Amino acid sequence: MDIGAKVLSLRNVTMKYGTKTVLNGVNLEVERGQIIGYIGPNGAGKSTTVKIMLGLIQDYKGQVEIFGQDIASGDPSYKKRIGYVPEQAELYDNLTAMEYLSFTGELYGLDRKFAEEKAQKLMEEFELGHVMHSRISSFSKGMKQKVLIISSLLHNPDLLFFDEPLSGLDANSMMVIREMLAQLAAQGKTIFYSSHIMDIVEKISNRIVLLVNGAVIADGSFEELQERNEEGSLSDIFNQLTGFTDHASRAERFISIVEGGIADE
Ligand SMILES: Nc1ncnc2c1ncn2[C@@H]1O[C@H](COP(=O)(O)OP(=O)(O)OP(=O)(O)O)[C@@H](O)[C@H]1O
Repeated sequence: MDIGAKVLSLRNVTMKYGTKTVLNGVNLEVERGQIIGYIGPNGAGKSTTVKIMLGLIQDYKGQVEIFGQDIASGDPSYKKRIGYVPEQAELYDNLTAMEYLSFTGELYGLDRKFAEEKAQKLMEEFELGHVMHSRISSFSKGMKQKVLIISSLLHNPDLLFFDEPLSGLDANSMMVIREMLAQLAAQGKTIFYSSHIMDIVEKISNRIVLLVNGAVIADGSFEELQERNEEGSLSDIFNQLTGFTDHASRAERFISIVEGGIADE
């Protein structure tokens, strides 16, 4: 696959829950080697888009192609080339980290021994070597997050979906992951990165896609968004494009209620 080859294509994707339209005609073309910062307010439809691409939601309208294949065609083989770090993971807490990783490795078609050796090396790199045979239930949030990241990469996928992948990680581990994502992209992997931590998205992504109310309202590099919006940081641009200007008065109201201001109503 060439650098610049199309990895992902969403055409007019629409999704409704009952009468509520959650995605309203999303169009997106993603090329190999891109790191897409996929951002938007709570409830904008980011996770829904990712779940559609993973094949977890099927009753959408429009067309989704991954690696040139329409995912509605019924052939799930594209999933073997995908890695996923969900926002809220159901880790099998009663398994040890090694059991979990060899299990997920086998699900992706890896030989068990190969999966175990690779998992061991990756856990050692992440300073989890000493706990690899401990149950996940005893792990801290950051340690669990590291297990998830390893599990998403074990089968060397070409396309990665990372949903708040750094939550709970300490500053040093964050730097390792950031650098790792940059190197993976340079090797031609494509990364779809969803997060609310704007300064990391700003640094990590080479393209930013902003979803509001189920529609893409901005799409470009950080520098392009800056030029168009005359704002400084991605966080400022986000506030401006989502029309959010009243954070101070909201905070004030919140505090006055905390302090017993309800009687003023
Ligand atoms: N299974 C469901 N049934 C009904 N509504 C749903 C369902 N899943 C999601 N929604 C609604 O779809 C909308 C988009 O949700 P989604 O999880 O995609 O948002 P998001 O952009 O990922 O938000 P966040 O940043 O908070 O994670 C929300 O209004 C949510 O309530």
